[in-house]
Amino acid sequence: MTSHDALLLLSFGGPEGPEDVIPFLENVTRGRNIPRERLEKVGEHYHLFGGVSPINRLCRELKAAIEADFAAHDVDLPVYWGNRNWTPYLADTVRRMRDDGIRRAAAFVTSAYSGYSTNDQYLQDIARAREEVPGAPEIDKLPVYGDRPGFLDPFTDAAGDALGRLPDGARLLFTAHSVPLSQPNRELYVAELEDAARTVAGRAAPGAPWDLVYQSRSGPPSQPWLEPQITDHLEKLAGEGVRAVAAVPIGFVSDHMEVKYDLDVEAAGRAAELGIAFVRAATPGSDPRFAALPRLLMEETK
Ligand SMILES: CC1=C(CCC(=O)O)c2cc3nc(cc4[nH]c(cc5[nH]c(cc1n2)c(C)c5CCC(=O)O)c(CCC(=O)O)c4C)C(CCC(=O)O)=C3C
Ligand SMILES: [Fe+2]
Repeated sequence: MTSHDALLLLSFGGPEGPEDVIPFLENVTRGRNIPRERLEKVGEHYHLFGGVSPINRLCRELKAAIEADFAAHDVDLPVYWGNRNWTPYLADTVRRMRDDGIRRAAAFVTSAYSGYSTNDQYLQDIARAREEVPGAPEIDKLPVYGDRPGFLDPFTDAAGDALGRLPDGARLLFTAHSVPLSQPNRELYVAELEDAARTVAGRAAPGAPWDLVYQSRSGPPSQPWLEPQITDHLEKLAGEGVRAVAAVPIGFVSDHMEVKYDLDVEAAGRAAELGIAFVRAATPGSDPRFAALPRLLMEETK
């Protein structure tokens, strides 16, 4: 069915306790132009949650869901998990794969789109980890999947569910991580986000207005990033008389810190101040339809 002998789940990583927060942030921002104040602020977001990011638990759950999908479809391949910024570090996982005799793995990344942060940087992570490990297996990153039913169907259900909890006429706001305008392949990232949002909006609320907005900006103020920011956009909508918003985190695959803080605390808090009813739609997480994607993509890329 596939020429691959393993699946590698590749993710971002996150801290698992208060003492991890600063070293994690140093890993993420090494060599990047992030102001010190921004780092301190983001550290506080993690400390609000006991210094624990949900992302590693979510990866363990997704890995278990992928294993269940493999088992249900007679796919007898091991599933490994490695991160860019925290344990289990990708290079350690690649070393373990080599020691287990893996020759050629497919990599499923917890990021759905093209673009530097969402695709190219993960390719660099793979190349770097393989350089560190003599005799490393080949690793083929599976294609981006922001246009696939396994990703979009759970969001469509979630958007419908969120709208169902709000009064009629609520605005659908699709939200994604902002990136610097100068970032390579930013146009591809935006075009794929727009397509995904249009598809979900057309199914969950045919004919209704929707917007694509951005969150979690972190560079210096002098550097232009994708806009509008969700909080600014909520203000504009309030001025136009919009009283209810369903926020769909179309740029993310699970409820990690960008969702739990930047949306559920920050954007929800701003909406409350503005008198806007705010419901945040669920992410795919370990939905079985999403967990089937690695198998379906592997079947296509033999
Ligand atoms: C497009 C994109 C995604 C989506 C694709 C994907 O999922 O990969 C994403 C995901 C994530 N970003 C995450 C965390 C952070 N990102 C940062 C910084 C940055 N992100 C950027 C972009 C993205 N980021 C960029 C352009 C920067 C500036 C520095 C740089 O160019 O690298 C910083 C530094 C502090 C700050 O500035 O916020 C942190 C802590 C976590 C973990 C959350 C958790 O712990 O639960 C996740 C899933
Ligand atoms: Fe990020």
